[in-house]
Amino acid sequence: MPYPFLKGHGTENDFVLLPDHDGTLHGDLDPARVARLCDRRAGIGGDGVLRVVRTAAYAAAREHVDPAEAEWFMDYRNSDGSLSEMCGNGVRVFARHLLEEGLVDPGRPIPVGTRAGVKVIEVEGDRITVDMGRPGLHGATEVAVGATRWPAAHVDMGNPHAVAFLSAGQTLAADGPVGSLTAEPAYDRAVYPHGVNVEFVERRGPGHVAMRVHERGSGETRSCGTGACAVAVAVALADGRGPGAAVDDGAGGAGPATYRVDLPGGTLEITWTAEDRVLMSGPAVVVARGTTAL
Ligand SMILES: N[C@@H](CCC[C@H](N)C(=O)O)C(=O)O
Repeated sequence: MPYPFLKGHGTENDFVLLPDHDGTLHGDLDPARVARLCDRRAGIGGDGVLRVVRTAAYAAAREHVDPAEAEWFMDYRNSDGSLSEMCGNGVRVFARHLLEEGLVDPGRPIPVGTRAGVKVIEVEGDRITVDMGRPGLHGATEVAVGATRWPAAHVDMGNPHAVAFLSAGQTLAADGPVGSLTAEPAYDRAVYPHGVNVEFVERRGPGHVAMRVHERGSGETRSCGTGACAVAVAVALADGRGPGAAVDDGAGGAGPATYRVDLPGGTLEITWTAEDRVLMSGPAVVVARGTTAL
């Protein structure tokens, strides 16, 4: 039976949205169905699916979020059908959708439930800012593409990340050591038993980096919000910045560390605040709607 869908993206990280407010329509949202929806030739196409469901109506959501704190829950799936705790670009698209459909009060912060807890979102015109919460800092690890290995920082943004810094002279170009990223980079499976999102970072200047990402469950995408946050945190640590560092903000205290992060699909601005919270700002749009029987 045909049911409604929408299509949206945040810096070209694209998603199929499935409105299922009372949790009745998509009880059987199994991995094969998600993969069919995300198929770019035989389906609608997307890096993932965002099911739009009331927290109160979805038992699995209530394991993570109190319905009194967030009316709406982002039930996120990667394009291979696997679950993830969090999606930074997805949650901006989700908020844009809630606003456009009149499902939340305009002009007020929007709380959205996720498997990584409640994220609070503020919308100002084209710009959507998400309080992504505190990063988890888990030390050093290593990743590899073919025979090239890099030390990497293990950062958790609700979901797992390995942030690898390119060496001087290396670039993100597909003919460089990172290559086409069609295959999953090698990583330490003891460190990441549930898989990992791997980011490669090139410095562009003070407060400015570029990255590419291979996402767990979706392959290389044109942007990853949680990945950009993990990158900014890892770069800030490498720069001796961040909430623990004695960075002079001009007022004699530790100031926020703000980074411009360029991705193949656009630019995100990430701030790690003195209060140890990561704020992500960037655009998000809904571009199509229709019905599907997939
Ligand atoms: N693209 C997302 C992250 C989606 C989830 C990720 N692939 C995972 O499995 O953790 C983002 O914008 O954060």
